Amino acid sequence: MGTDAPLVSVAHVGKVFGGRRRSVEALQDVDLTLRPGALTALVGPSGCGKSTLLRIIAGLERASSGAVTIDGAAPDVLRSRGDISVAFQDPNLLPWRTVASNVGLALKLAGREPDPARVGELLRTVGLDGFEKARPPQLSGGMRQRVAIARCLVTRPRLLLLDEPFGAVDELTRRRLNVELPPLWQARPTTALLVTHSIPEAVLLADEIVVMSDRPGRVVARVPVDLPRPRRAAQLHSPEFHALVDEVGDLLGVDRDAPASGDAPASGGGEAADRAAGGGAAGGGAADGSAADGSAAGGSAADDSAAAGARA
Ligand SMILES: Nc1ncnc2c1ncn2[C@@H]1O[C@H](COP(=O)(O)OP(=O)(O)OP(=O)(O)O)[C@@H](O)[C@H]1O
Repeated sequence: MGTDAPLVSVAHVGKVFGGRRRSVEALQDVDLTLRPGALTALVGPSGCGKSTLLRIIAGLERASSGAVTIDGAAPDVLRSRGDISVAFQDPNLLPWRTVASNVGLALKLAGREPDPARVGELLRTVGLDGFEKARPPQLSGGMRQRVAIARCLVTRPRLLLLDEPFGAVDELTRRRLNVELPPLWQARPTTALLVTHSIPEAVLLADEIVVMSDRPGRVVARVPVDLPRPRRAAQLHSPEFHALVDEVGDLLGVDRDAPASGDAPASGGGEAADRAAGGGAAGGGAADGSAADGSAAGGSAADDSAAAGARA
């Protein structure tokens, strides 16, 4: 495969949930390609099928029509080898395992050799030096999310699928993660798809932004983001940044004068852009992942696999 060939091809994908009496058409004729080494952000109105599309690409959900191929193969093939990592808003860590063991488990489930050095290096990089032996309930929400990101990266996946991974962390942490984490996957170019409700976050992180329509979700625009890397929080204030935020906001029909709320963050930069990039426009969900952690307490190796299987 040449370097310009897409790693992921989504061709004419449709998805209908439910039966004949009550059905929801979530996706309709979606075409999408993900360029190797690029981060593509997926934005669109609430309920337009972003998470469904990500789950189909991950092989966690079946398309009703059309096909997804990753490097020419079905998604499950790559996922079983640990070549696809998925991060959700809920970090979904196993509370009975240490931080290091949560990260190392991803290697085991992918059939790889244990690699404590790599686990330690990743934990240092995500700022969790000294917390290797801590357990998830002892960590803050942002720290847990960083463990989840380290767990995603430990297998050196070829494809990283991120579904609002910063959606449940506080504003300051979100902004820090937005700036500090991308170099981790850019150090070894990884193809990534990020679902986000925040237009500024999409502009800050992505090489390209894919805009989806209302349900049934279709791709209505692709916006290249040519801002230089590495990107810094200071770029949130540049005219180029604001122009892109406005362009994507216009495509989504966001009213520039409306305050940031719900799923459609206000564009136009300045304080509103800062707030949105910091998480102000994120979707709902458990604020700290404690529900998932707590409910799984007292688990076993079998629970480990089940929980990790459910995770990705
Ligand atoms: N398992 C399911 N069974 C039935 N309907 C579903 C299922 N999963 C998703 N849907 C429906 O499919 C549509 C798309 O949902 P999806 O979660 O993919 O949207 P989204 O764009 O990610 O939403 P949001 O931005 O609010 O997170 C919604 O109408 C949702 O109710």
